This record gives sequence, C-alpha cells and structure tokens, in this order.
Amino acid sequence: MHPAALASTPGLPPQPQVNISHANSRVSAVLPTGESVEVLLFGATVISWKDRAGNEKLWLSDAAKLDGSKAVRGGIPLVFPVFGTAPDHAATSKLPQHGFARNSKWEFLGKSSSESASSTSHSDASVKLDFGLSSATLDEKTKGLWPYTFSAIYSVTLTPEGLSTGIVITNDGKEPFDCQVLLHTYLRINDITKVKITGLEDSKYIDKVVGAQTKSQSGAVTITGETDRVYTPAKGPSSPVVVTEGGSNAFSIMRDNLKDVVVWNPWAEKAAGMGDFEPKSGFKNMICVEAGSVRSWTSLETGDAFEGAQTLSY
Ligand SMILES: O=P(O)(O)OC[C@H]1O[C@H](O)[C@H](O)[C@@H](O)[C@@H]1O
Repeated sequence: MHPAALASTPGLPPQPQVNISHANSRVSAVLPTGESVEVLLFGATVISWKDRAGNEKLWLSDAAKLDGSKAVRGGIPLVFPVFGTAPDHAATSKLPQHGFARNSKWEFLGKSSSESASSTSHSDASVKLDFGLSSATLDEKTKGLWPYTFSAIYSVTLTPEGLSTGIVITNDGKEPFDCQVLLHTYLRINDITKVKITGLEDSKYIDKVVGAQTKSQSGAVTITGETDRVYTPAKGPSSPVVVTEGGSNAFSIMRDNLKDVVVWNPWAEKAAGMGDFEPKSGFKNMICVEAGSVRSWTSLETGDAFEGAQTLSY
C-alpha cells in the first residue's frame, strides 16, 4: 500500500482508504460506507464509481484503452480546451478532438478527507482527490499546438451521497486565452429505451446529428437513435438534469457554473464504427450527459480563473 493510504486508527471512526496502484498510474478511494471511485492519471479520467453495494454507476467500454495510448472510451473524460474541433478558431484549430486534457498525464496532488461532526451511528466520511495539469508538464508536441501558460486543478470528491468533479483553470501567462470545458460523463443504465432525461424542457439545442440545426426541446428527452445535442438549459445551471429509467430516478446531475449540457448516444451504427466501443450492444447501457461550457468561449485574461463543477447522485 502506498504511503498516501489512510489506515484506520483504533478508537477513531473508520476513514476512507486511498490507494495508488497499477505502477502509480491509478488512484482509488473507498469510503467506510463502501462507495468507491477510481481515477486514471492519464486524462485524470474517472474510470469507475460504485455505490455501497458495489454497483458500477459509470459505463466503461470493454475495449477502452487504459494504457495512455488513446483517450478513454467511458467513465468521465475531461474535455479542455476545445469541445470537438474548432477549425475556425485559430488558437485551438490545431488541437485534436476534445483538446489535450483527456490525453495528458495528470499529477496526483493528494487527498483530503472529512467527516461530519454530527455523524453518530454510521460514518459519513468523504474524500477529495486532487489532480493537476499545467503547461509546464505538457509534452512538447502539445505545447507546440497550444502555447499558452495555464494550470488546472481537477478535484474528484466521493461522498456517500454522490460524486462531484470540479475543475479550476487559471491563466498563469502573459497572453489571454479562450477555452471550453466539458465533463464527458458516461452514465451506466440498463435499457436506453426506458430512459428519459428531464430538466432540458423548453431549451434550445444544437442538433449535431442533423447539420448543427438549432431546435427547441419540448418535454423530456428520449433516445430512439443516434443522439448528439448541445443544450443550454432554459432553467439555468442551478436546476438539476435528471435521468430516469422506467419511471425511477437513476441519476441527478447538478451543475455549478457549467451552463451547457451535451446529450450523446452513438446508437448501433456509430458504436459499430468505433474500434474502442465494446460490446457493440453497449450503446443500450450508456447515456452521456455532459456538463460543460462549450457553446461559446470562456476568455481568461492573465491571472483569471474559470471554475466549473458537477455533482452526480442517484
Ligand atoms: O469519440 P470522442 O472523440 O470521444 O467523442 C465522442 C462524442 O463526444 C461528444 O459527446 C460529442 O458531442 C460527439 O460529437 C462525439 O462523438
């Protein structure tokens, strides 16, 4: 066990266990109540989040590359500084799809844990794992494609109630830069045909499946084929987006300063065409609901910071 692990001390309430494994390439944490999370340093990608009964809440492809050779297909890849590609935006036009954050090795900055003072009969300990990426640690090729000076801290907080992931990006350089941020969350569901997404009613969206047309959502979102939409929820970021399955709440997504929500399911044909998407029928068991700020650019002047977060619960 790594020195960072928190061992239980006799007489004190049970504490979260934090481990660094797979030749220092993954960080995992388990709460005394049984919930767990696992984060790959490659991309600071959350690859697993389990409830206290051990049920996996995120979808991860059986063919996902976890060795750093490709962005992870599943979990929560981090999109920065561009969503998709932006051929008309000179500063980011050379970057690969969804930027470099999901393809870069992040540093584990450490953990902190807390427990509510009111805890009596059962522990409600939580743990926060912090990861860092900056222009100083980017590989030379990426620096050449996007020559700005920045630092990013990504925090993954596991509580008995849910999982929060939040990012702070700071412009540490002399030049301003524009960026977009997205938490590309693959939620695991049992049957896509029974899924409804609420909280996006009466909202404008860009339908990327039909030539980036702008449309308006009426009622809950259901998924009956390839879906790739960028919503700006009319109710604003403080209103939850809820995924129900067969009428029961499966997930609730709260956003902090992330005004857009991407809804993506590749459906059968697109899934068949993705080498790292397995099983091919897996599109029935996932829905991406992605909190972000991607419809426009966030401009950061020297010393400015952007902060955005989501909290997932079930
Ligand atoms: O295949 P990836 O680069 O991981 O992108 C997967 C998907 O991400 C987002 O949801 C985009 O809206 C989609 O257009 C894209 O297909």
